[in-house]
Amino acid sequence: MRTREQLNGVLAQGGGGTHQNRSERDSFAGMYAERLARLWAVENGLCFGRLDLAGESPHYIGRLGLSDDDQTRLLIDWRAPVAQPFYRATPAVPMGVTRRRHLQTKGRQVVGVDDDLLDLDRLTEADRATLNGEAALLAALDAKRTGRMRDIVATIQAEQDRVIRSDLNGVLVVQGGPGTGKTVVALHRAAYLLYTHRDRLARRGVLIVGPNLTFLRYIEQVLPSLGETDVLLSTVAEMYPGVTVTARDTAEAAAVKGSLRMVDVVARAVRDRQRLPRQPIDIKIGGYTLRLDQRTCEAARNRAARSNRPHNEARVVFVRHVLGALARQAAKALGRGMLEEADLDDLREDLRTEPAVKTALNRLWPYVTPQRLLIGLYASRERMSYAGLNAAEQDALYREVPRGGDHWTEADVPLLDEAAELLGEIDAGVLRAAALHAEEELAAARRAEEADRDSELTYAREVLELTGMSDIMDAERLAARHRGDDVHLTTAERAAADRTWAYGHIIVDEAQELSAMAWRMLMRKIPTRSMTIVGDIAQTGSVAGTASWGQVLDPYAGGRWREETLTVNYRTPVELMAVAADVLKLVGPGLKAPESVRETGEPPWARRISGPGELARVVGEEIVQDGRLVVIVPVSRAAELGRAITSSVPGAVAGPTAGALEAPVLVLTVTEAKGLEFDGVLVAEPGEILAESPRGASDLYVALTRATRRLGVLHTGDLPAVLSRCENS
Ligand SMILES: Nc1ncnc2c1ncn2[C@@H]1O[C@H](COP(=O)(O)OP(=O)(O)OP(=O)(O)O)[C@@H](O)[C@H]1O
Repeated sequence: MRTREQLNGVLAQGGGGTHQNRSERDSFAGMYAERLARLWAVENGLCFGRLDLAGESPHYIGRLGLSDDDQTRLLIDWRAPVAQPFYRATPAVPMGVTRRRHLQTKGRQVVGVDDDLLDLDRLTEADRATLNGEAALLAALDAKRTGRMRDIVATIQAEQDRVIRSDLNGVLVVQGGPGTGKTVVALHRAAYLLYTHRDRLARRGVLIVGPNLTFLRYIEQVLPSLGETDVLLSTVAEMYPGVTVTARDTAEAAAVKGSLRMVDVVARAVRDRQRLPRQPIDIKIGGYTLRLDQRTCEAARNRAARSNRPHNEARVVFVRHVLGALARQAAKALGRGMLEEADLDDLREDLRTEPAVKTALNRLWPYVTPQRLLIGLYASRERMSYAGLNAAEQDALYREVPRGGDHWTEADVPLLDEAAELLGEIDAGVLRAAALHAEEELAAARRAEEADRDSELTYAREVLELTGMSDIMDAERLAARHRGDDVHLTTAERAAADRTWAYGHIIVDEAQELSAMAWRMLMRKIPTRSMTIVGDIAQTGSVAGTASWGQVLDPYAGGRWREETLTVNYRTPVELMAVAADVLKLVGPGLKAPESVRETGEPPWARRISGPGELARVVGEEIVQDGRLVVIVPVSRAAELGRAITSSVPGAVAGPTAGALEAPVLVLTVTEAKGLEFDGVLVAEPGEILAESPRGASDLYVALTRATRRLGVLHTGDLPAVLSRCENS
């Protein structure tokens, strides 16, 4: 109420006043509106706990802190240090707590109470061994899934709380099996860190990296309910401003592009654009000829290299040297050997605008955008070979110069970023001129109706894209921001548009999937190395992903990273986990499945089916009342099985489309289902999932661990032996 009044008061001041008044008013309005949004978001279950402490009045714990008009604390934010015993106190180490009470509320009414007595004198042995708020936890875990992740502030467990409140500095790795709460804990950690280190983090923002868009949609509502808005959720694919990923790499291409060898390859591809001419270049100007020989070019190139600037920014050095040499030649040709410096400068400027000189310079040291560099590299075996790629790698990467825009893949993004580092910025004036030129070409091509119109159009489009119209857009927006014109953008929005943004903290979820090149890109965005990395090396599906945290982190953090392990599975019931644990042995003999906390009494089952028609029938029968069902299918069968199911099961959706999370039945591949959970899971053709990737066993393990209740396996061929624990049905 008070916040709403404050907001209304600020808005009622109207639109007048000085510029400063206006911007102050806008920022107050923004602040109150944000607070109001937070208050609305936490309305549900606002207060969920009470701590009784020896000799003190009780503390009430809630989703955020509240005081009354006299500044008396009514509710303590769950992230505040005094709330910590709510999550950590045990009968053995009670932290001054005599009783912990979990409150279940509906709207503003208390509908249930669950007490843990921590007062040692009043406890039995059995009491001492209990979980933190067992009844409240089990009630939360039994709830039907809605398609969106919920926050767990009321039932955070002690091992999770240690991760959430771990120190901001350095790299923290959270390794844990499926369902151990890695994602939900990472989100609570983001909220905790922003609360505890507000000043440092709100300015630079927190970046959360997830595996795909469906996953980001699945988790995005958790953060506002935790009271946080300064967080940017992103996938690796979205991290190069101006580039939209629409294409998919083959496994071979993704493996090559993800490997750290590409650092060298990209560097050589840039050097390839600084080649010396094989023959001297003769430049005819007016009645005389100037000659640009290899020695001059080599000297110019060495100077540019010594400047230590990236390619596009070093071009001025190269150009200046070449123009100087040409100007001296021209002076000689004009019979004026002893020119003053100033006259030489004039001559140099004249030469700069000569078309023949421009052409020569563009050949020797062209402006190159990252996009153009990669397109040119993939389209030429000669260039790929110069850059150090062998024949098989060239086969994997080869791609003609694309005609339309649909060609960038996720694995290209870290390479574009790498190239951008080595190429540097193109002068904004040059870009603008190039874009204008490209537009003229495009218009000319449109006018021309001759036979090769198509190729001209393609060329012009290419120039448009390659000269980076999008880069110009970004350059201007960025400049505006540096001038301070863009006060309304949030930290997250500013960070998203700026490739070189350095974040205050980065959280990576499903981190096992990232390639070495993606790690390199991320590390550039976090020079302080303040990171939380959560994942499970047993679930790695990507061929460019990792099987060891040390391998990923040692190059960037030396030995200075710490690891916490989560050991309890809150999602998958014991019955289903037994099957998954058999598959885990195939992934790696030393790997250990997490301990499940629930039993459902429903055994997993397997059924032989005749084909897609029967699969669709079974899916129809398995629909969970008010719950959600997923059918996990092999990639190679996704289209066919998706069609069979959506055409006969009402409400079924195939693929990770925008509305997918609301659908009662969803058909997904393992990659698409990663990180998500459902009440019921049907795995179709497990044998094919096992066989279709070198990481097939990990994929099947991921598929089997998505369910909170029911699991069925449907197969046309033989059931893989590893699933023999499933009951025939
Ligand atoms: N302390 C808790 N209280 C209530 N629910 C919890 C708790 N911890 C985890 N959960 C629930 O358990 C489920 C699994 O959590 P989460 O998705 O974060 O696991 P994960 O480790 O990321 O799994 P995966 O590796 O399979 O993606 C979620 O529904 C989450 O809300």
